[in-house]
Amino acid sequence: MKLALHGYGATGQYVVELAPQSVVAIVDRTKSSDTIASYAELTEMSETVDAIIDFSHPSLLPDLLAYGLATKTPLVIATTGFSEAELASIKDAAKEIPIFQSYNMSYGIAMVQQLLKTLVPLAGAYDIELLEKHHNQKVDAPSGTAELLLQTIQTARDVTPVYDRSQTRQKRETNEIGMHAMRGGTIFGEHEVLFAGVDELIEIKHTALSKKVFASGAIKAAEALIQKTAGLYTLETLYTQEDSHVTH
Ligand SMILES: NC(=O)C1=CN([C@@H]2O[C@H](COP(=O)(O)OP(=O)(O)OC[C@H]3O[C@@H](n4cnc5c(N)ncnc54)[C@H](OP(=O)(O)O)[C@@H]3O)[C@@H](O)[C@H]2O)C=CC1
Ligand SMILES: O=C(O)C1=N[C@H](C(=O)O)C[C@H](O)C1
Repeated sequence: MKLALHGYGATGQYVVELAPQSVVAIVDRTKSSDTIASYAELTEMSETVDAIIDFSHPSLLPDLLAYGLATKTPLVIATTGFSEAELASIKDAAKEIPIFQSYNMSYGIAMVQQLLKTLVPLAGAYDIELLEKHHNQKVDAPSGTAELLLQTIQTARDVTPVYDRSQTRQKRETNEIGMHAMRGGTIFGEHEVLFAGVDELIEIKHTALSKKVFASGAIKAAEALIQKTAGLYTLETLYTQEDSHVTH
């Protein structure tokens, strides 16, 4: 498999580290000896790629989609913080090419989603809160994964997210869900869903122990995606049950 990497930052670098033979081109705005500066340069290279892995920035989405559509290249989009309009443009593009878009590349998060689908309908009497922690370089809050888990919870219960309680002078509503973001140090990514009941707590927590889990998840996703026809794939739809070993 021949890959292009878009975004040679803190996470993208691990894609190269884990799959040095597969990555044949790196597109990044900071041009170094390892990288090319634009998709125009990628087009000029004789190299064709089987898929592009994107760990960059939402502002670069138009370039990524334009290249993918023009060359019919499958896209693994890991970048977070997209607007509704940007997500709609990904959905549109997926009518023509295979796209895997997930705010978390770790299969562990797919397992958490399955747990939530079972637990939330059983937990009508519990207050739900969502807490995420990330490193001090992260630019978006709450994290994409927190939004993803919120959506999963909302498939089973009509909860309204509350992003800021700083000026609040009233009790929480039964069906609100507090979205809490903590930033500091080098935390790779923690997501916790708290079910608070009377005299008891249930905590479901996923902790990334390295950025490699995201990079390897993206590489595995590319391997699966290049077998697919056009469409928008998620952690829950890309893999079959038998494929779940892919993260090990
Ligand atoms: N889905 C998932 O599992 C994961 C998603 N992510 C997401 O991937 C993205 C990248 O994360 P991470 O590697 O930690 O971030 P970094 O900031 O370390 O890397 C971002 C890369 O994109 C480049 N870039 C190009 N244009 C811009 C721009 N306008 N603003 C900012 N960066 C730009 C940066 O270049 P330069 O070096 O010149 O700034 C850098 O190479 C984020 O959206 C993050 O949330 C991260 C981990 C896991
Ligand atoms: O920026 C990060 O680092 C991460 N971003 C993703 C997110 O916003 O959820 C995934 C992971 O938690 C790491």
